[in-house]
Amino acid sequence: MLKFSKMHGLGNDFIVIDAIHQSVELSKQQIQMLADRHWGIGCDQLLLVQPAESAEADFRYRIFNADGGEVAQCGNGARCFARFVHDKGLTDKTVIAVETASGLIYPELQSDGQVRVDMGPPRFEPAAIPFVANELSNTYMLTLPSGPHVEISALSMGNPHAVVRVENISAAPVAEWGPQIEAHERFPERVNAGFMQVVDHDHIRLRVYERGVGETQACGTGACAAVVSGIRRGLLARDVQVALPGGCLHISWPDEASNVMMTGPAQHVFDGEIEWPIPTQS
Ligand SMILES: N[C@H](CCC[C@H](N)C(=O)O)C(=O)O
Repeated sequence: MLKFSKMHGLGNDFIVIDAIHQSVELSKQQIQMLADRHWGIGCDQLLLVQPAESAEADFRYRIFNADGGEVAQCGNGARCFARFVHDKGLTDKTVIAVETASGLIYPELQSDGQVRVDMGPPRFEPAAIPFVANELSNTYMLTLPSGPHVEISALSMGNPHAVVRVENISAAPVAEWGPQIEAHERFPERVNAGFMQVVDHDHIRLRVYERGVGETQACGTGACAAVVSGIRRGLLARDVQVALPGGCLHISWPDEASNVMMTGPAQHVFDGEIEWPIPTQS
């Protein structure tokens, strides 16, 4: 049997597995099955808790999208990761050094139950995103297969993000444009597509069509990317409330040389066991 916890950050939901005390080898198909909301447990992402590989970290954090693809960063997941390792007694620290494929992050469990995460610096160089562009710019024009020419910001928060500004988030073409942006040929590793409405200089509304998942209730790295892109476009202050379908995150980017700070909730839903290895569909 395989033990797991079901958790979420503002409705962006996760299967969290202690791979320190359990031997867990997951194929892409098995991850797809576990993530499936009919054949398995159901989640947006599956998170593995592993021993750290470097002396400066407490744990290693691996992230898999529902399509089975491994990715390098997940903001909502980082908050749930910290809540999990603390509440399961794997650490008594409240500031935890976590290795990810895109570098170290530092979730902090706060006394009010919120979790604050230093998400590291944004990256803008096209090659670091990766994004195909002739020059570095705050915005780019993207031609979608269905015809529209869309203005985007492109950046990395350890994972790739494209951010589109819209006037009305409720009417944003997330279902129509999201998949086209996600799979656009100029993003060789695909991309998370954010749709941002600027409500005020310190308040945005955001919906994200996530790479490897589809539209989610919330996206932590997407919130970081949207705020950073809004600041660089001269639209936002340095501390911003981000209203997502699942609730609100606080994002802060003190200056161009700083890391991005994200604060929000992390919710445990239930613990479970599943037959293992999971029978794969024949
Ligand atoms: N779909 C993302 C990974 C999860 C990001 C999101 N759940 C977050 O909270 O940051 C990607 O493929 O890069």
